Amino acid sequence: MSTSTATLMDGTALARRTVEETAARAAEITRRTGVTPCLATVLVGSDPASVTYVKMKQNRCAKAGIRSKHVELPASTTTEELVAAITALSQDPEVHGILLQHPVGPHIDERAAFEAIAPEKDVDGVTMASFAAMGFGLPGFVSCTPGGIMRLLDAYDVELRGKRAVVVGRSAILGKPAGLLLLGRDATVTYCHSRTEDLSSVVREADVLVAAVGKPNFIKGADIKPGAVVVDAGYNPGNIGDVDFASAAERASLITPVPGGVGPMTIAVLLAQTVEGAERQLGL
Ligand SMILES: Nc1nc2c(c(=O)[nH]1)N[C@@H](CN(C=O)c1ccc(C(=O)N[C@@H](CCC(=O)O)C(=O)O)cc1)CN2
Repeated sequence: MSTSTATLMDGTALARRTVEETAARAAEITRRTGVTPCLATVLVGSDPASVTYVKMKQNRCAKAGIRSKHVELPASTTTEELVAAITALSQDPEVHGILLQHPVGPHIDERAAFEAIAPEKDVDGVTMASFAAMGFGLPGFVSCTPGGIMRLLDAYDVELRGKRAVVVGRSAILGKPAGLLLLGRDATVTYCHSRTEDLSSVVREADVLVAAVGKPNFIKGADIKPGAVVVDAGYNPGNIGDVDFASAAERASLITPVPGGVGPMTIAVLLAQTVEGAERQLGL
């Protein structure tokens, strides 16, 4: 029998409030300028999960009064063709934010494609310029999932200063930036990855654990420090997180569910940053 003592960090509710605030800001932009903020979504191929995520983003945009412009390219698209399509969006004055759905096919140089996004339109926080700004603690757009994680931690008053934060995963759009944002808030950050020796012993030291490894139920409750804050950023097929929720919830003080935790915040941050980008580009 499960004896869960943890409080849930409700990403669905926080995302709803964030999207409502974003919708009010978008309406104000339209009222003052006659311009509707616009997010361009770029999808290469037809991976079912990516198709779903892009549709979710477009639906949320519609709810928030953000126009979406969709560019759909075949799986056979070359790096050069993708870079050309993104460059055109970067130069389009009607587009305020650009999202290239990750992952693209293995034959494409994804970094080159991301770098074709104009920094002022990088509302997904994926360019080197955005990453550098985040690393230096300068204003700019943050990678959306890590940005959503920070908003969740703040909404639940999680103290980060001086705490031991462990990030399991080192991807460019999730693990690495999550660690930098935690470091920027004075946490003592350790990254773990596939080559980490004795992962369990490192995870057991975490006051704040961010699981971003992409392996279903990879982290078990036995490795959670009693009272830890557990953030599950896993988005594995079937909506299964990286953390074994039932056993982890018995030891954590706060925990994000999957679904309903970090995922909804990813899109909420994307929308908020799109409106912020529109405000800046329109000189508001
Ligand atoms: N360019 C990007 N690509 C990808 C990103 C990203 O931030 N930028 N993140 C992930 C996938 N992702 C958005 O693209 C994403 C994943 C999950 C969710 C989400 O809300 N999940 C829900 C469940 C969804 C469902 O019911 O099917 C949840 O966790 O509650 C949103 C966005 C990879 N690619």
